[in-house]
Amino acid sequence: MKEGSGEDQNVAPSVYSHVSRPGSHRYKSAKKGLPFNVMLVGESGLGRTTFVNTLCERVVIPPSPCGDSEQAHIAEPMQFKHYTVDMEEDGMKIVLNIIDTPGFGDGIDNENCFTRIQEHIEMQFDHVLAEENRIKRNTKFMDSRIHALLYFIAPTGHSLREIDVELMRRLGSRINIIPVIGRADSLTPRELVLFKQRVMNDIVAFGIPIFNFPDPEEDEDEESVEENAELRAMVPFAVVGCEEVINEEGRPVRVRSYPWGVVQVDNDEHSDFDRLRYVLLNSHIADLRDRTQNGLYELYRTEKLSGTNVVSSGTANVLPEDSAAAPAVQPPMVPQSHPVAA
Ligand SMILES: Nc1nc2c(ncn2[C@@H]2O[C@H](COP(=O)(O)OP(=O)(O)OP(=O)(O)O)[C@@H](O)[C@H]2O)c(=O)[nH]1
Repeated sequence: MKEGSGEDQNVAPSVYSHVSRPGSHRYKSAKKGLPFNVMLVGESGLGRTTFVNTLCERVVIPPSPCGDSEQAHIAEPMQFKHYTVDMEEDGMKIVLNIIDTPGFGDGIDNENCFTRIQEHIEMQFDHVLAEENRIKRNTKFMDSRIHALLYFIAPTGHSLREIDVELMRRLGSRINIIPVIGRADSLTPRELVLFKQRVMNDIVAFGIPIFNFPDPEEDEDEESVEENAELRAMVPFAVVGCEEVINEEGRPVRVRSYPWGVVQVDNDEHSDFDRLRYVLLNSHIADLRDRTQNGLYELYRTEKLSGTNVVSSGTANVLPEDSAAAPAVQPPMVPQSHPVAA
């Protein structure tokens, strides 16, 4: 399903045309564009829509219309909305497939949302599994496995809520979860530091297997090791999104304006947005894809073929390099399959 596409829209010059960081992706040869599938989950009002539009530098998801106030108490069921955007990052084409989940967490009992998201993620694995088992391969097969889930945490300043813990704990062995604090400018810098610590304490205490920027393989350079350590210290990413662009010394700068000043979305001192954008579209796109294919999918495949389902039994496996600190259950030895070309 292709709900929206940014392909034909007028695009202003990218605010990233000047940005260059060390390290880059490994897929420069992908001519048609490297598919990268990202799911966004979080309650309404945490800035998912604005985040996507900021990330893509265009209106991909139109803002939700103001509903009938008399019907406002009726929670709409969660939906899966798909958007496809052609991006170019550091000379490389990326076909960014976004799966948004408006309506998540709006009810009192969100069990149905958890189950549906899990089923949606596993369904994409099932498609690949079925394709691998075909005698004659479909050359046009589209791999729809989801490479990352951005989970939006409310900027409460307190700690994780039950809904956050439950969702991330259930899905961490199926998808690369990257926790983000939405509307992070609602907190002062000091509050943000403390909130990040509390969130990470909860992640450790509840054994939540998030994507934790694991140390790279031995042959990787020191720079990557340092970069990953820096990123680990940054999780959860504090993001700020905006639609306003001002001109500063001839350069477009994206800001949220307040009577007391501006928050610059792409300024590392104001928000982690730019680091997260770079992680997703550049430095870690390969890692997220590789781990989905060779770690998470292989684990699912093993479970499926051996008839075990550790997620629903509540003792989810996590991959060894995961877990902020979870006392990880070691995964079974994973037989190598014949992955479908991504
Ligand atoms: N302060 C602040 N407000 C934000 C930020 N991002 C979005 N907003 C505002 O928060 C409101 C909700 O933003 P959305 O992006 O629509 O949030 P959503 O999570 O997509 O919510 P739904 O559209 O209801 O599903 C809007 O008024 C945005 O302008 C942010 O980073 N900081």
